[in-house]
Amino acid sequence: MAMASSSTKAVFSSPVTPSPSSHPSQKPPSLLSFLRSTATSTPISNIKLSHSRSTSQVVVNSVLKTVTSPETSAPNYQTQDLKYPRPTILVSEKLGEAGLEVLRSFGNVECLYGLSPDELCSKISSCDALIVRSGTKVSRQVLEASKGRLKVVGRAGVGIDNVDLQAATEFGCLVVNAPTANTVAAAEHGIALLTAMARNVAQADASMKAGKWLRSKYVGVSLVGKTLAIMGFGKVGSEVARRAKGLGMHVIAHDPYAPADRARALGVELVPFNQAISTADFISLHMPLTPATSKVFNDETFANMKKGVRLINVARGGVIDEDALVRALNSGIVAQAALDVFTEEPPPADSKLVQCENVTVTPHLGASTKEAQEGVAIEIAEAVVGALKGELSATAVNAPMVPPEVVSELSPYVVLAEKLGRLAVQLVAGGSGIKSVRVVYKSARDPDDLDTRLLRAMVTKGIIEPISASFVNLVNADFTAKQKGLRISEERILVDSSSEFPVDSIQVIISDVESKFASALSDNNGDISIEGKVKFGMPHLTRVGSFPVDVSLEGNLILCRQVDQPGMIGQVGNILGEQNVNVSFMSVGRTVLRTKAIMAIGVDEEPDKETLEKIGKVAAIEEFVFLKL
Ligand SMILES: NC(=O)C1=CN([C@@H]2O[C@H](COP(=O)(O)OP(=O)(O)OC[C@H]3O[C@@H](n4cnc5c(N)ncnc54)[C@H](O)[C@@H]3O)[C@@H](O)[C@H]2O)C=CC1
Ligand SMILES: O=C(O)C(=O)COP(=O)(O)O
Repeated sequence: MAMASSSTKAVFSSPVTPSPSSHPSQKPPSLLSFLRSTATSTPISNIKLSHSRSTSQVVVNSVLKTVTSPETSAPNYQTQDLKYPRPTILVSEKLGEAGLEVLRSFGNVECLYGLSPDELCSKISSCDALIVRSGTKVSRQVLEASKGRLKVVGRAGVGIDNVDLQAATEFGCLVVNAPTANTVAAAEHGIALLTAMARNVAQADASMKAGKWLRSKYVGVSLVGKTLAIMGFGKVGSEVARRAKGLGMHVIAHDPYAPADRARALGVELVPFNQAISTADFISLHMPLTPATSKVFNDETFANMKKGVRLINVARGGVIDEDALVRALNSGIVAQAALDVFTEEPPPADSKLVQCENVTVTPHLGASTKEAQEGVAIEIAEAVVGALKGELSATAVNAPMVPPEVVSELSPYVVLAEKLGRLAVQLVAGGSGIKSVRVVYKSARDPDDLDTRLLRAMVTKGIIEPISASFVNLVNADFTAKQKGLRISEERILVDSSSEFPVDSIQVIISDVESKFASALSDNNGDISIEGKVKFGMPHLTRVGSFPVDVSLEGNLILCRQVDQPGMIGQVGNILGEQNVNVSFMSVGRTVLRTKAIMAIGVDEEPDKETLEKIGKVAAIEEFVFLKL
């Protein structure tokens, strides 16, 4: 077969001609479609999404399975199992009614409060989402026990220290929280504890109820003019600062990550840790519990505090070494403490800390106002429903928060990225031993205007899923790659084309492997290299090794390298036709006229072994490979 130029030429047209208007404004695949398992056999979640090519719409279906039907453009999910027509959402702690209403409008809601860890583990495999507050431990065991069905954990509040984020990420389970609705409640509780402690309100109340009248015992301290150190100048810390300023306190703060201008705007000075704790009369804790903040208040740090300091904790009990606090209270370094949170909740009945006369305690009530609980319930219910529907979550804790407009414009490229990954890995001889993958994006966009995390995740998914039992999604892509010793690096090449589209082309390069299709190796260094573009909203393969091709990535693909001579298309087309294998697309690319060419043939059906052998026996065909998309 000879062609007029060295460029590629589509010689068979696709049975469905994509409309130019479909590019690039297809309805975006949802976040869940990026999050979703696409393992080919086991349905993971009962709500998944399909993309109908005819309407280019995201459709919420029940359990779906990846198939490679030519009827739809990828990602291509069809209803697999209608066993779970609505998702099951387990609510394991008390949640406001308004939030429950939102959940009930979308799924089957089961409110089971006070489950033991074992009960939770046995229940969880029938749940798609779990909503918790601070009292439920979402441990690795819980995630394991879900057997892949649990897709979203919603934390109805801020602190996610009760959720094993690492395990959730490994299992590809999205974690969302409700970070704003209880801020004011927590700040108000902090102020309530501060003022109550300073004036011995709780102790005086208890003594009166015991029939005493102890006016001189409960002389308090004034707040005005005193220095308050806010440890953790985030949402709650800032609100406490604002209120404390209103009480006439001098407020300083320590927070390694807080922007100085936010502090300045509130008239708060940001200071180093030691300065904060050594100069403050009152210290109020508002940092999250993390490995870095665990027991950060200990014997050593108490020793650096001003003698007679007063401590308020509405953050997390674990940031304090509670035994050290008891010692500091006994020695008088800490004059008083007011605590809403404890390392163990509820604390043991014989807790020395709780029993201390100069300690005021509340049972984790920071978020417990009617208003906050209503707000948190709605905030988390909407986040969970949104995640189950596949919408982007603005409060995702363990996945990149990608703005909807970015998802929208990247959607066809996301499909392309996964297909290229799938193709590239199938070109590796033996399909394994891959250590290093480079993804090269050609784009006219400034690097700051192109968020490639979704694309990288989908290339990773495309590479890993065909060769392992893992399922990969946006949550666990980087983790899974790392775990498999696969290094995915990215490169950007600025091209002089229209910046209207985010990406001009995506190239996937697998280094240091043998290929079962030698022509896929690039000329210069022998790496497997394929490149694709989005054309009219559809993913196209545009280069294999050093051969330009142009084939729509749908169905299955046969790549042949042959002597570039007339009649090749007819011969192969006939062989396929005899077996009733429908060709959807064909393209020939060559490097040197009448020498070597690559023929890329898109086929709707999977040809049987004999048909493929017949193709291999065509005299001019030097090598060929059959690839599933
Ligand atoms: N008692 C209760 O019922 C409630 C407790 N909380 C807890 O309060 C804490 C803060 O909540 P938000 O202000 O909403 O969170 P946030 O994320 O807005 O603020 C936390 C701040 O702590 C800072 N931080 C992180 N590491 C730090 C360190 N080593 N030293 C100092 N600062 C550090 C962060 O930079 C951030 O600015 C969380 O632990 C949360 O769980 C929140 C609401 C209710
Ligand atoms: O939002 C938080 O971090 C809280 O600590 C509130 O906890 P809760 O939801 O009341 O168990």
